[in-house]
Amino acid sequence: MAALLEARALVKQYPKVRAVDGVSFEVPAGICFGLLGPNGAGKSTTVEMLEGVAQPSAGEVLFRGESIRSRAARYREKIGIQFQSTALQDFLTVRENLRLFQALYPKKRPLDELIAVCRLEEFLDRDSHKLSGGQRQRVLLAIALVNDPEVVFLDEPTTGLDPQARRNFWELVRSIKAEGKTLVLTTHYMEEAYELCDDIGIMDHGRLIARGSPQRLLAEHFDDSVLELPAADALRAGSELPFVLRGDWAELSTRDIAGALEVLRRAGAPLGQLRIRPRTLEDLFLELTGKELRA
Ligand SMILES: Nc1ncnc2c1ncn2[C@@H]1O[C@H](COP(=O)(O)OP(=O)(O)OP(=O)(O)O)[C@@H](O)[C@H]1O
Repeated sequence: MAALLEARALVKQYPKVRAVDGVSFEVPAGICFGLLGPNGAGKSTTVEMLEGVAQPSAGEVLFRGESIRSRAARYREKIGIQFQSTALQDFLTVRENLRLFQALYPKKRPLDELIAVCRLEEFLDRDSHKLSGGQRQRVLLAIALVNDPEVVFLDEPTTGLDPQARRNFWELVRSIKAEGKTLVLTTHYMEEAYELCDDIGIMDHGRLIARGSPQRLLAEHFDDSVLELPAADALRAGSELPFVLRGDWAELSTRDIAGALEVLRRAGAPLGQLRIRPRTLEDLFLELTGKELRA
């Protein structure tokens, strides 16, 4: 069966920059696909081409096997885009904003359903400019769902939210996925990608450099764990262990945790604050791109 959405050899050439340089991937129906990459990697440009908002210089986007260019109006009915906050009319209430956006589409999801799915009950009659960051994101998500789309695009939906609001938003995304919708997400938070995405693509310099489920990518690239100690404590082991400094902490990647612990014990290093963690998408990102994600 054809993928629901397919990027086929997408290129976007600006006068001085090749923002996207031959990107191909498929997004099967019902999954959450995450696009990750450092600043300027070409994620937004790729997503804009997937949304039909930007035209590719070469290549094409297919929805259910057909070019979206030839059926642009129909495609717009099938997708929902979580706009940035500027899309909200500040002096309208949440309910009025939803009605305003609903009026733009022939097919509408009932307002009561939207309110329940996005948990908007508490602040439905509040002016939009009086919402907290987390509430605002929930309203923007509801607006992306007004036409009951098959594909929902979320561009860095939790940037700037506190950890609790971020987790609440993740719950919402999970419930929307459980309804069978397909999600395309960009994020700077690796934990978010790990929590929500069935499949991720990592971009750098306009190209897709890795693709797969977070778990598979980690298993493919790493067979070790990371031991972390405060830098001063790690120094006690001298140069015997190849610790790498990360701020006030030192990290050691090793397949032999027991051996490393033995060296530290013999050196008399304090182990009270020792942490051992599995490899994460942050590590993978650093290994593949040479960059910290939140540089
Ligand atoms: N309209 C434009 N005109 C010229 N260059 C552009 C335009 N839009 C983006 N670019 C350039 O294309 C490259 C990719 O940009 P893009 O916004 O797609 O990256 P990104 O991965 O989304 O980055 P970020 O995480 O910072 O949003 C960058 O070098 C950017 O400066």
